Amino acid sequence: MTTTARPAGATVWLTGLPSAGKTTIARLLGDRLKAEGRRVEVLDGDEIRRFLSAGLGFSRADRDTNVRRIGLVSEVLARNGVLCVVPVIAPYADSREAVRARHAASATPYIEVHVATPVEVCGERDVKGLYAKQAAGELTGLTGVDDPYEPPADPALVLRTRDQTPRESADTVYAVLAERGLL
Ligand SMILES: Nc1ncnc2c1ncn2[C@@H]1O[C@H](COP(=O)(O)OS(=O)(=O)O)[C@@H](OP(=O)(O)O)[C@H]1O
Ligand SMILES: Nc1ncnc2c1ncn2[C@@H]1O[C@H](COP(=O)(O)OP(=O)(O)O)[C@@H](O)[C@H]1O
Repeated sequence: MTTTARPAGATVWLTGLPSAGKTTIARLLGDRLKAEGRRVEVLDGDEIRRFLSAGLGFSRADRDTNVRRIGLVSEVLARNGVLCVVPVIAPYADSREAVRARHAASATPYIEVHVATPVEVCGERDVKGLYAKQAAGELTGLTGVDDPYEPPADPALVLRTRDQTPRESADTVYAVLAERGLL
C-alpha cells in the first residue's frame, strides 16, 4: 500500500469592514485554488449566520461567539488538509487572538489578512446598503461607523483594495500562501 502526503491545510482569515472586499477576494482566491485541485472551503459570514450562528446578532458578545465558532470550524477543516478562506469582519482583537491561539495549539497554519479599505471607500461601495441605512437612522451598531473595529496589530498581509483590482488583491493572498509553502 502506498500513501500520498496530503497537502497542508490553512486558514486564511480576511478581516475588514463591511464592503471592504472580503467576500469578493475570498471567492476569487477560492476559485483559483479549486481550479488547481485543492480542497477549499469559503466560510462566508452571511451563510454562517443563517445556520451555525443563527440567532446571534451584532452585540460584542454575539460577534465574539460568532467569530470563535467560525474559528473552531476553520481550524478543524484546516487541520485536515482544507484551505479554509474566511471572509468575516471579526472586529475585536481578542476574538481574533483566540482563533489564532486555537490554530497555534494544533500547529495549523493561520494567515490573517487585513482587508484595509478606508471607511469612506466602503461607504461609497455600500454593497448591501448598510452605510445608507445607518446614515438614515435605520440601523445602529455598524462596524467602523458607530461600532468598533480594532485593526489587526500584526497581520500577515495588508490589502489596500482602493488601489488594486479584486484580482490583484486575491493574487497577493495567493502569493503569501505560495511563499509559506502551502500550495
Ligand atoms: N451592524 C452590523 N455591523 C456589521 N455588519 C453587519 C451589521 N448588520 C448586518 N451586517 C452584515 O452582516 C454580515 C456578516 O457579518 P460578520 O458575521 O462577518 O460579522 S462579525 O464578525 O460577527 O462582526 C456583514 O457582511 P459583510 O458586509 O460581507 O462584511 C454585514 O453585511
Ligand atoms: N481590490 C478589491 N478587492 C475586493 N473588492 C474590491 C476591490 N476593488 C473594488 N472592489 C469592490 O468592492 C466590493 C466589495 O464587496 P464585498 O466583497 O461584498 O465586501 P465585504 O465582503 O467585505 O462586505 C465589490 O463590489 C468589489 O467589486
